Amino acid sequence: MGAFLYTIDTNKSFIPFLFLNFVKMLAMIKELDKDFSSLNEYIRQLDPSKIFILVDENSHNYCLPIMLPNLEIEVPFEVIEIEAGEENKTIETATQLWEIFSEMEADRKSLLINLGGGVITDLGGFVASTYKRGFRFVNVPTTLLSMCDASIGGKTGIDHQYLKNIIGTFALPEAIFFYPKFLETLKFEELRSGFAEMLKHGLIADEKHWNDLISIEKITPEFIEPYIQRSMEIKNEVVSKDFKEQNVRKTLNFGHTIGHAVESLFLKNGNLIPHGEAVAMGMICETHLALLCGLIEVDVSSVIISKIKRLFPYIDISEFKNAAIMDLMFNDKKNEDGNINFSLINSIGSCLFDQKVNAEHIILTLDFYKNMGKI
Ligand SMILES: NC(=O)c1ccc[n+]([C@@H]2O[C@H](COP(=O)([O-])OP(=O)(O)OC[C@H]3O[C@@H](n4cnc5c(N)ncnc54)[C@H](O)[C@@H]3O)[C@@H](O)[C@H]2O)c1
Ligand SMILES: O=C(O)C(=O)C[C@@H](O)[C@H](O)[C@H](O)COP(=O)(O)O
Ligand SMILES: [Zn+2]
Repeated sequence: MGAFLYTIDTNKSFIPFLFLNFVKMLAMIKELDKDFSSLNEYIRQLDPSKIFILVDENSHNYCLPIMLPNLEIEVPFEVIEIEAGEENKTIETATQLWEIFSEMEADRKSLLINLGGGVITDLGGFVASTYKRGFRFVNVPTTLLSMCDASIGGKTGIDHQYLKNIIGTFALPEAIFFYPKFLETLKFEELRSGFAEMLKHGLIADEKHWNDLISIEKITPEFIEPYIQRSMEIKNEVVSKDFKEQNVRKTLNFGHTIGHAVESLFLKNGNLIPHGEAVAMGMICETHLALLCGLIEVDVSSVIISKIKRLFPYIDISEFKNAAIMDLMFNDKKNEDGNINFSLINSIGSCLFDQKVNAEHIILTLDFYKNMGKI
């Protein structure tokens, strides 16, 4: 696998978006040198007073030793490590980080480098965007999921009372640096989790991308790498049109209305599942829901469901009552006026948002998924 480093310079490229020129923004995705010289150059331009590098135990072990020897930092820097895992994307960890910033005298000219998966980029973005009302941060994603999805688009946040990302900000990183070589140490389950978000990108926006992805021989960094950039582009394009999720950005949440509810229940009972597995399960359910709503034909839903089923493990949700799953859906951030708003595909490569669905169809969908486990 080649060692490429890509960057999306969101800060510079975001201004054109305000004038709806997202094509220009896409041109900012470029291939960089493997010696991290572009990151060094970027940091020099930002001229920070102090640098913090946020890692979890795994990005510390596997990724920091690759990045650190290449960094040419002339200002004081601190590495801050947190425990790995979604259960640490909490207000308690955020508080500890704010306290560390305070002890280390972080100021508005400081820079946080988030080196890790989606937990690190979500949490790091959140603490940086709130401390002293915000200082700058750069994302260096180290999982497939964070490369293709979490590091892009400026949604930051933490979970609270087991509700996913319920507290957070919209805050763009100064830049995002992609280094696919980091994927070589990732566990298969984590790679597959990121693959779910890539499939989502195909389903909502690009039939060819979906077809390419479902045709790969196996889920390995080598086979996935050619398609990473397309997923990054889709995410970037959608966010460019609707940063604050007033309309089309809601399509990026396909699979998440049910997926997040189920992920929350597992978070609560301490039996965590990877985010992408919850999204894969959510996409099966929400595809079935689209069928029940008459948005897609049965042949389309069957193809999608069978492909996702083949690639992802079945999530046993039999212990969760439908009412408990639905209750959690009422916390979904896409909801308005007490209604659950779904994002539902109306063909492969196209997605509608703000879809109101009758409660009976949601129950039928959850039963459909529960029954799948009995076959
Ligand atoms: N902000 C967004 O737009 C957005 C989008 C999608 C998902 N998310 C969030 O992202 C999170 C999921 O992200 P994730 O799947 O990256 O989870 P994660 O950050 O927990 O990483 C998964 C596991 O991989 C380990 N890891 C990270 N890099 C590694 C490497 N190079 N080699 C070996 N191990 C490594 C981590 O320590 C962790 O154990 C969820 O909290 C989800 O809600 C946010
Ligand atoms: O960027 C977005 O917008 C997304 O919906 C991407 C999702 O994959 C991601 O899981 C996101 O964090 C979900 O956002 P939320 O607002 O439902 O918490
Ligand atoms: Zn997601």
